[in-house]
Amino acid sequence: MAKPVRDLVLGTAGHIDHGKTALVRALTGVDTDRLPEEKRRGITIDLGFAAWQVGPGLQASIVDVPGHEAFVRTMVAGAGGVDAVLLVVSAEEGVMPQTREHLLVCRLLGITHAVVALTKIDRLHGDAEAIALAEADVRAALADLAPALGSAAIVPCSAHSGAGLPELTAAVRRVAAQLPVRPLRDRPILPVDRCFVLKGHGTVVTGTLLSGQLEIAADPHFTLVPTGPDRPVRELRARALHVRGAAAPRIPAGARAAVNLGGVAVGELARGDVLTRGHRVVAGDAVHALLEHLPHDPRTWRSGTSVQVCAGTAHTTGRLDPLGPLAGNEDAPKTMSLAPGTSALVRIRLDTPLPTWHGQRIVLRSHGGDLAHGHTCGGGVVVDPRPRPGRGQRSRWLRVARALAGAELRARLAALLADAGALAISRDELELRSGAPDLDAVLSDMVQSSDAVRLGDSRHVAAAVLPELAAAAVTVADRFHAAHPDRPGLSRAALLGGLPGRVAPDVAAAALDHALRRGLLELRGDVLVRGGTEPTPGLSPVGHKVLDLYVRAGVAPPTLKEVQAAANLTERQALDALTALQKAGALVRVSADLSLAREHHAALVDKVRSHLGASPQIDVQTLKGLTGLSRKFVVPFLEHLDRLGLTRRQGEVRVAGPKLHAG
Ligand SMILES: Nc1nc2c(ncn2[C@@H]2O[C@H](COP(=O)(O)OP(=O)(O)OP(=O)(O)O)[C@@H](O)[C@H]2O)c(=O)[nH]1
Repeated sequence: MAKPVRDLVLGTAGHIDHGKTALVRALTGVDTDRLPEEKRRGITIDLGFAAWQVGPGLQASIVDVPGHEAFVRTMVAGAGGVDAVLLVVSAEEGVMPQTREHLLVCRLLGITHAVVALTKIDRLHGDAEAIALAEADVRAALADLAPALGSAAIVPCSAHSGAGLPELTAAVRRVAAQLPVRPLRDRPILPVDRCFVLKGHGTVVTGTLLSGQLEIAADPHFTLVPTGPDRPVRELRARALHVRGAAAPRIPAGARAAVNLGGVAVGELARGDVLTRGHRVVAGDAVHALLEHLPHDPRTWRSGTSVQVCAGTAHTTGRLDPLGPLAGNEDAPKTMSLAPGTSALVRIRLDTPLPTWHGQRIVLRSHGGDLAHGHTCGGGVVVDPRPRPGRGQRSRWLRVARALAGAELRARLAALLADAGALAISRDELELRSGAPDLDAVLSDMVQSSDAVRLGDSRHVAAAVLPELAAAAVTVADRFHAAHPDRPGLSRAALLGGLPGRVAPDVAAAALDHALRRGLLELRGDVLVRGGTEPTPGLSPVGHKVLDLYVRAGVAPPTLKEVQAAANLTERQALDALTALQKAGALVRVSADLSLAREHHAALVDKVRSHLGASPQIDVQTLKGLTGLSRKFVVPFLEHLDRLGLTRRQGEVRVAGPKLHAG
């Protein structure tokens, strides 16, 4: 059996005229400067492509990028998605401005593998000292500008004499052996870098497949997410796939792919569009990203700072709005500035829609209104490709962006569910904003553990929303009974119409069901009435109000001071109200500082019970993850369970107590 061929996408980088195109020609025999203007001016303007058989079992696709400063955007389009970079530096000139800028772009794109070709050594006529000096210059620039590439091999060579080319090839092979495997299970994401008509075939688009795999045997349909204004998302049918110039049934992530599309004219497509499947990519007008503001940039970023945004193979202009630091719990400040050398979560309002996705690397350039002449000033990773629209939501945006920047999928989903609140959220939206197409198992687990409730149509709502809305529905019913003692009850429409805020119809229905099942409301004939199983009979209005606070707060109950403030009580009155609620059984006292509404307490006990049913023990960390209880409450809660006989302490962990499975 033939050995599988490994694909490597290699992007060139380097200052203008340092010899990128000549080196690619020397290595591959391909002249990547194919445009007449490129030939005439002797410079690279657009991306060039060349296949290179590096040796047995290793095939590289080289993306040759322009070195001229006016084409850095094109460089970003070429470098996004490459496995490794071939940095070309003239030994004669050493590190120059675009060498530096390209290194910064590599850093922002998260490129971690490189080989440096210290080329044109024939011009130095064997001057070893000069070569060593140039090498030291490159090494210093790598360490300063792109530390992840700090230990890259630097190979002296010449495209003209051929000296050093075998060593360069060997260095590329070593890099190829170290590359991580691309995620095949993700959706396919193919940012288009060329569209053209191939005689006899029709429309073809090409690009570097960033993730997933392309296959058309089972399903030839793809979604085209467009760049630019007034262009709709389209479903397109692929006729054939090509890789390395030959038809292929399947193309894995990391390869340079060509897709032959049916039913679409080349004029309807553009560089920057993205071919994908599922719900991974969206063309939005705002994204939230974790951005690094490069230390070398002279400006401070403020709300309204204008930048050029290069993302995938597309670019547009946009305005920054720094939201707050990644770490921490505090709210977003009203305005925030971001000094060079710092990082933060930033909202970017895009002037025209750009295909973006969770985890996408972006590069920002500053421009004084002149898009060709700017400089790379920062970049980072998209964490939320479709933040909730609206105004005055900075703290909310920040909270969600912080969670979405985290590695744990469950926490990302929980944040999105909480953010959606009573509007609930679809599975597809969860996939898009969490960046996880394979979220279904985790989502099911959240439903199982009563953190989320599944509605119809693959929509989900945070479980905490339902008791809150049920409590609000009870208030609506109470008010109705007080105002209309003569009427038997109120209609479903009247009750749902009285719920506060915006509530999706399926969530309202689920909340009503929640209230009915708990006896908080009853259906008598065709009207709804306040339930006969009054959960806490004889409560004073103040008692109701305080209980309401605890019901709404879930597992993060208010402090005594917060109870006082919210219900306008003295400390004595608040303590009396709590004692009355505990006596009535509506609140369960866990410790001096912690009481929980009865239903939340019961839900927590249920979780512990089902956990200890499936595994022999539970510790502080597990309980915290399982319940969402804050650190300060976890230990008192466990001690409370010990007292109830539901758990028993054994060193650092708890095991089932004598009463755990009793009731
Ligand atoms: N002596 C010598 N000249 C070289 C070598 N490599 C490239 N050159 C010359 O340097 C000039 C620029 O080379 P290119 O390959 O076009 O440079 P480039 O980096 O691709 O330029 P852009 O793509 O426009 O940024 C040409 O005149 C080449 O012939 C080399 O190894 N030795």
